[in-house]
Amino acid sequence: MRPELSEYTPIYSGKVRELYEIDDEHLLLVASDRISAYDYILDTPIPDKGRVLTAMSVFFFDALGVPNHLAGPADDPRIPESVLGRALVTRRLDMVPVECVARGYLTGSGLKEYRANGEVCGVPLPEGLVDGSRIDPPIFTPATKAAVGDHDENVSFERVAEDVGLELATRLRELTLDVYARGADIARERGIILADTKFEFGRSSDGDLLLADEVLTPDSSRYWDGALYEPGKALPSFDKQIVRDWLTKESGWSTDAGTPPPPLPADVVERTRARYIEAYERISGLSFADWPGGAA
Ligand SMILES: CCOC(=O)Cn1cc(-c2ncnc(N)c2C#N)cn1
Repeated sequence: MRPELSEYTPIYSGKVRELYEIDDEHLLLVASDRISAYDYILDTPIPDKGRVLTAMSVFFFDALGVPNHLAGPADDPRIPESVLGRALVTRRLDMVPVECVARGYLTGSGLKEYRANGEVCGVPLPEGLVDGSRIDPPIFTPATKAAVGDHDENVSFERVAEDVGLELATRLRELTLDVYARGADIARERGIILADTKFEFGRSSDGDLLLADEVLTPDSSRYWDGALYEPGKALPSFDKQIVRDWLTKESGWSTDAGTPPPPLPADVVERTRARYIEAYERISGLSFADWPGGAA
């Protein structure tokens, strides 16, 4: 008999995920079906998005073999039926307050910084790069975690070293770049580009530095279709472009409307759901039908 979610104490609520306390040593990390676009949480959920992204994290935690915060399997008996498949039991860690970002391609806030001063987070880059240019080797571009709804602030490695000490900052950079490179290689072999990603790390009670949070999901990374990649062309998001295109080209809404986006039509929801499942099945080589939870 599984416990009810109401038996656990909620301790953190993000845009699309929640964190609950199971006991002194364990948390429940829950991924919702909510989707964000243009800094709005949309009214319409994407069925199974939470389960697909949880399955992706578990695949990468297993594939990368990096010490991490998972404390049980996807069907752990401590997971309530109502969130089965989109929740994971994790060890409670002392989180390192750094958003550990790795970039293998130049876009987003990194591109904006580069265009302003030829570098990203204090890392100088070659001249002549454009939106979507490969950054080889990938770079560590950390950020400080913003309040829910705000954008994280990009900071330099030196600032991270001031905040957490040079030894830990160096380990965070090494781990971030190593895990990103290996995860991006796995995805690229299957035709998906992980342009950049954000990791979070925490310390266990016995002092080990563990990979935490979600790992290499479309919510923590930019997923691009490798078949469409060419530098200099604004690269569509593998998972969110269908929603973005409908909102800005068909719905009558616009990003400067000053109003929240309208609800999504059923076909946009279903096509987006299919994109998440396609990304998971291509990267993992597994069938999403075998993942726990879902329609009873
Ligand atoms: C709602 C999802 O959580 C976050 O966005 C960031 N966050 C993570 C923690 C955390 N805290 C202790 N131990 C952990 N294992 C974790 C994890 N993961 C807190 N906030």
